[in-house]
Amino acid sequence: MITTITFNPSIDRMYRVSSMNIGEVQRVVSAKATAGGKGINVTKVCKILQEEPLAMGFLGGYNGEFIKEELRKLDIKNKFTKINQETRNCLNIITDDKVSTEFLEKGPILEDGDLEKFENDIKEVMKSTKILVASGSYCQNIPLDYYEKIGNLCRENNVKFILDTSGEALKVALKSKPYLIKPNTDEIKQLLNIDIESRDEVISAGKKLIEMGAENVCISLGKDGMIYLNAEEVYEAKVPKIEAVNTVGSGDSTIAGFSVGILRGYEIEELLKLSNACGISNALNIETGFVILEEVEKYKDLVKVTKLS
Ligand SMILES: Nc1ncnc2c1ncn2[C@@H]1O[C@H](COP(=O)(O)OP(=O)(O)OP(=O)(O)O)[C@@H](O)[C@H]1O
Ligand SMILES: O=P(O)(O)OC[C@@]1(O)O[C@H](CO)[C@@H](O)[C@@H]1O
Repeated sequence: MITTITFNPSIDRMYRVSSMNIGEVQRVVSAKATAGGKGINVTKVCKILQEEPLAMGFLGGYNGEFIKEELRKLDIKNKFTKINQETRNCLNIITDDKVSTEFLEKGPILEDGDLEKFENDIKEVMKSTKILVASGSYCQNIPLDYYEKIGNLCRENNVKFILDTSGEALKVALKSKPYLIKPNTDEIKQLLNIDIESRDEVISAGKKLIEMGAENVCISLGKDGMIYLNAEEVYEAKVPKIEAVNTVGSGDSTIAGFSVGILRGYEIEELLKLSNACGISNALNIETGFVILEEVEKYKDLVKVTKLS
């Protein structure tokens, strides 16, 4: 089974406006609220890919109830730890020229006992988990090394750990040798404090992350596809040109593609085709963390995978 952890879920609120004029009244053309946060997006896409994932993390207040209800409608299994503070909102404003501007709240503060409750549940769930995906920011006052702790738990239980987070939390977690990480170039620049201009620089940065502990690294490059590498091999995936409408959640959809492909035992080429096709399908749809199965099938054949070394 694929289990996902979202420590900081959100109601993702999307506003479509014709243009963004700071300091002026804006009339919203259409609005949509969905259950979000990176790990929840991964879960939704795994479900569309016809797996039966389990979603875990923290939920609280009215927003937490909303997310539970959305997951119920999608028939997604979940085992969230209930907390007292309100789950956050994240706002994505999309203008007619398809430019996204995101406002991400910090999220709730945990109280005594919340982490312990979560820990008891995750230990129980490990027994039936093959792949554990942990994605996104921490909500407030989670210890910086908590992803490392989850990574170690995965190792002890022979569970493949896929981690999609950034900054210091990622740096520390590399010590637990995650099976796969998926930074984008901005996240790598920030993490390694370097500039990246060329493909060779992307590959060198990926190699550095392997030296720091990751087993496999996928560096997602938006419309330029991705570079995927481990200690032995380097691959490039090129994607076709598309009319993207909302790329928020494409990274999460990519992770869903990886999780499902790894669970099904796909070879690297097929794995990269599936994960990129999921990112593409998400970008073609206005909803965040959403893909269409037929679209994924179509784009899988249009992704070009090359072994570079
Ligand atoms: N404009 C685009 N055209 C084609 N494919 C895209 C586009 N944007 C994203 N993708 C696909 O989705 C994958 C992930 O996208 P991206 O690199 O933007 O992830 P990300 O930065 O982690 O996104 P987010 O954090 O918003 O979920 C890419 O590797 C690619 O396969
Ligand atoms: O604050 P985080 O956890 O880093 O990111 C949160 C978020 O931007 O990520 C998803 C898109 O990837 C959205 O569902 C959500 O709003």
